[in-house]
Amino acid sequence: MDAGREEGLPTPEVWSSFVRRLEERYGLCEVPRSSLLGSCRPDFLSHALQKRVAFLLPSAVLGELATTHPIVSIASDGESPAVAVPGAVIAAYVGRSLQGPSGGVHGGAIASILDASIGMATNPRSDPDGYVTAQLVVNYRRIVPLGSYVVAIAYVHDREPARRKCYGMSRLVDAGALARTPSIGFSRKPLEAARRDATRERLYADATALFVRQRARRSVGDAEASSQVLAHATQKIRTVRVWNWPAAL
Ligand SMILES: CCCCCCCC/C=C\CCCCCCCC(=O)SCCNC(=O)CCNC(=O)[C@H](O)C(C)(C)COP(=O)(O)OP(=O)(O)OC[C@H]1O[C@@H](n2cnc3c(N)ncnc32)[C@H](O)[C@@H]1OP(=O)(O)O
Repeated sequence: MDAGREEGLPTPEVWSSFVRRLEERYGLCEVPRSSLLGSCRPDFLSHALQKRVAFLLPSAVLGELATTHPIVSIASDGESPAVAVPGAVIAAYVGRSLQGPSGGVHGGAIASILDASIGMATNPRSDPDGYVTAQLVVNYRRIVPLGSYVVAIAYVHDREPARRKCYGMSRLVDAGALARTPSIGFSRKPLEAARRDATRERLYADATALFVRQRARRSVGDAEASSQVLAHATQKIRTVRVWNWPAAL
């Protein structure tokens, strides 16, 4: 079946207005598909998720990259305090092609979204010599109904650079209400609203991960430049303590 014709798949217009709401709510910017970030690697999640997937990073990170790589566009998030901005968010529409044995969304697809979101928070510039997943622990809390809008909100909570380690976490929550809301209404303090609303969001799954920086570094100029950008960009992501993280973790 042509994935694009799946019944109920959001139209591009509905999808893009959903993404704009997420940007405003979490103080992030979508990584443009045509940008350096997006074109560096095969966009495997987009294919798996029928193109209804968005990758969002803090605007401070994208701003930094835009200075060195002007093809990345920026949309400022204005007054949002950087410390409250998640390291990365992946938004996705999960349709029938991702059905698992439970009748809901396949656990592997869920793990993939969570993994990629923590990977982006850890490693905001797609870099083949950067941090890779060494361990991923996923807790599946509820079946994700097919045809849901979901967001994975990822944070880095600890870095041990000397040991090449970085620890992160992500929560996969229902974003259906946000997708359906006609107007946002919290433009003044979007992050406050996000924090408050998080207590009401339906939690589908959460994950913790250890990312380890690969030993081998390329010595060509390109790799050197990209690791400088990475170093700069990651400085911009502050290590945050997560609000409303499940007590069990
Ligand atoms: C997506 C579209 C994007 C669109 C554009 C938007 C922008 C996006 C920007 C960016 C997105 C990025 C998104 C990526 C997300 C996905 C990432 C993946 O799925 S990666 C593939 C799966 N992972 C592998 O294939 C790793 C395979 N494993 C390895 O390569 C090695 O095992 C490695 C590097 C993990 C470790 O090997 P060693 O030999 O280099 O390091 P040693 O010395 O063994 O370990 C270093 C420390 O880490 C601990 N460690 C290593 N592995 C561990 C483990 N499994 N569990 C616990 N600790 C472990 C060790 O105990 C050690 O710690 P002590 O120094 O002793 O404290």
